[in-house]
Amino acid sequence: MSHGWGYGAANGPDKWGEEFPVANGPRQSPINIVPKEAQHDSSLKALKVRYDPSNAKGILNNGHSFQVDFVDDTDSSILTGGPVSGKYRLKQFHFHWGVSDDCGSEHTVNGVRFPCELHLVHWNTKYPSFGEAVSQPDGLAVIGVFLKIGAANPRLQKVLDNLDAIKTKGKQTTFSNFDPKTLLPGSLDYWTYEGSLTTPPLLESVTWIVLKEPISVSSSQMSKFRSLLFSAEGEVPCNMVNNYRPPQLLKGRQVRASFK
Ligand SMILES: CC[C@H](C)CCC(=O)Nc1ccc(S(N)(=O)=O)cc1
Ligand SMILES: [Zn+2]
Repeated sequence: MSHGWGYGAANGPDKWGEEFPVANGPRQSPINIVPKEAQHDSSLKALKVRYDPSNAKGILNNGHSFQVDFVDDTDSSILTGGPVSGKYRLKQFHFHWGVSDDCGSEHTVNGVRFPCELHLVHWNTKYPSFGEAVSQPDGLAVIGVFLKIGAANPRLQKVLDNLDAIKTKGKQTTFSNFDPKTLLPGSLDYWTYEGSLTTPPLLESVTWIVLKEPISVSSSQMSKFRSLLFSAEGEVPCNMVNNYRPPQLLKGRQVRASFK
């Protein structure tokens, strides 16, 4: 049985190119963001997100991270404006984190790693479905939000309270009435660049929108993330930590800033 991709020495990011050659493509993610080299683009619009809390459907341990899935059969939870044209529907959000507070984020800023990074995954409604959009160059828009150690985050806690029910790979539970907008920082200033999924199949279909302002998370809340397992029930337990891909080569891409 193929050992499947993961984050270990045998199946981690350095090995993904063997099964997914696009891993060495021209627009891979994440990247290191160097604010001084990001060009302010005054034509960039303000980011507009409108989420309907009733669209939250469930929370799942998918063996790589955990994700909160949304009903995406109408335009009730959408991203517009920012660097994108048209409407992008929210499909799911998930996180990446480290084994300790000094690592975990996928994007870095001047080489600085944050303990965690939130991804809100949206797909372009010019395509009939997420599955169709995911392979198109303008198919997806992902909002990345850094988490920085500080005060406990009560809005994040609403999500973390559900992790005991999805400890092992494949477990899921219902999760309703949650507005992901409550996880966004006060400022929606962002950097944007053309990139990819940061896990296999690493498809180069993502317009990345990385917010400059982090949200807070406490160290004990970070321990909650690390209580999850990559492994399924009955398997040798393997802690879900370090589920992040390191920064990839920019290969001539421009990073634009929505702010001065
Ligand atoms: C059609 C199936 C699809 C290829 C696989 C399911 C999927 O959604 N993958 C995914 C989503 C987001 C990211 S990230 N970390 O935000 O770049 C990485 C991987
Ligand atoms: Zn992600």
